[in-house]
Amino acid sequence: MAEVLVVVEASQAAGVKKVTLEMLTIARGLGEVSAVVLGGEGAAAQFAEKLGEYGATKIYAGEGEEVDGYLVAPKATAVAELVKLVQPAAVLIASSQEGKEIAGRLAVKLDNGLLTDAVEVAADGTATQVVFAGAAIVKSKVTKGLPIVTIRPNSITPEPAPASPTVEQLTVVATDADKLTKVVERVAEQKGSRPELTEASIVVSGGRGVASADNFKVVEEIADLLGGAVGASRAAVDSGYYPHQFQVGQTGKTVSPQLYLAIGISGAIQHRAGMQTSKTIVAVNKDAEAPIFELADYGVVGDLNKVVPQAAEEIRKRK
Ligand SMILES: Cc1cc2nc3c(=O)[nH]c(=O)nc-3n(C[C@H](O)[C@H](O)[C@H](O)COP(=O)(O)OP(=O)(O)OC[C@H]3O[C@@H](n4cnc5c(N)ncnc54)[C@H](O)[C@@H]3O)c2cc1C
Repeated sequence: MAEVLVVVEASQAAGVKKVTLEMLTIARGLGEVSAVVLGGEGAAAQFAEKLGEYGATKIYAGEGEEVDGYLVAPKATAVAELVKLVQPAAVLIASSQEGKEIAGRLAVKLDNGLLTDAVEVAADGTATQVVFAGAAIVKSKVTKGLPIVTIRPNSITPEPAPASPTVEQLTVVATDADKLTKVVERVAEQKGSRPELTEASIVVSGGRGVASADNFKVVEEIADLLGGAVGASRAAVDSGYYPHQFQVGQTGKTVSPQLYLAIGISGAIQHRAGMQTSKTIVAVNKDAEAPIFELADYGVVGDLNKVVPQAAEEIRKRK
């Protein structure tokens, strides 16, 4: 069986990301799964157990300072060299900012087709893409080369399939073109204690109904009590209530948590596109006709400024 390369998305702090486990699950339907770890010394060893748990039978360890950073070009070069070497049946990459850049560069380097934002890939390489905010489903195939496909996070439920992967070291050599840019300064973003939005099993999102940046503390409070991440609708983001990186929806992040709380969100189709696969959806809205109630498993019609603090108080009592 031909190999399928899965370019691992992981970080030292957070470990292997959920989207990687999704890609490993999809890859098992396409061939023999090989995970490609690009990072600093010891990265492959750090992630090997998790990658094996989800079916990687081989790990290519591309380790070194060239690929241990924010520059994407050397990572694309490393994957391109590996593709030439092993001639895989397909390459799966996360539909993240970095993943899409690696995929784009890889496709150009190999003069190959590229499919982005897939939610499924069939054994023959046909990718399923959900477009127009979920209103249409498109099936596509590359017409040149092998399927290089980026997978949208939270597309499927990852399923374990334990394997004991062998580790093969890759020699990573950055080309002159890869060295045309360099990182001159790194400023680490202040990270709170909340889980990452696309990885969280509980997400509490606020919409325009929250009414101000200051009032988002109502949303944050209940998220913290539940150990969840905070999200926001585009209207809330555009109004300056919450930063853009927390936007959920068609032009924001896709989430698929066990529990999604939509607070003061009307439920526009573009918002639904980013959260409709959540297991349980709870909505709080003062308008009983709000479209979010068509989707919600549980709904509370009421003023969020009363309902949410009361719910928070109940949760606090039961803790
Ligand atoms: C191309 C395109 C892409 C888009 N991408 C996205 C996207 O990624 N994500 C996204 O979210 N949107 C997106 N949108 C915007 C989308 O169409 C909606 O405008 C947006 O989702 C509305 O956000 P909202 O529900 O917070 O605001 P509104 O639609 O204004 O709804 C606010 C809700 O809060 C309720 N409310 C008000 N006050 C209270 C209160 N005190 N207590 C309880 N409820 C209250 C109201 O009844 C109302 O239902 C996109 C639009 C376009 C055209």
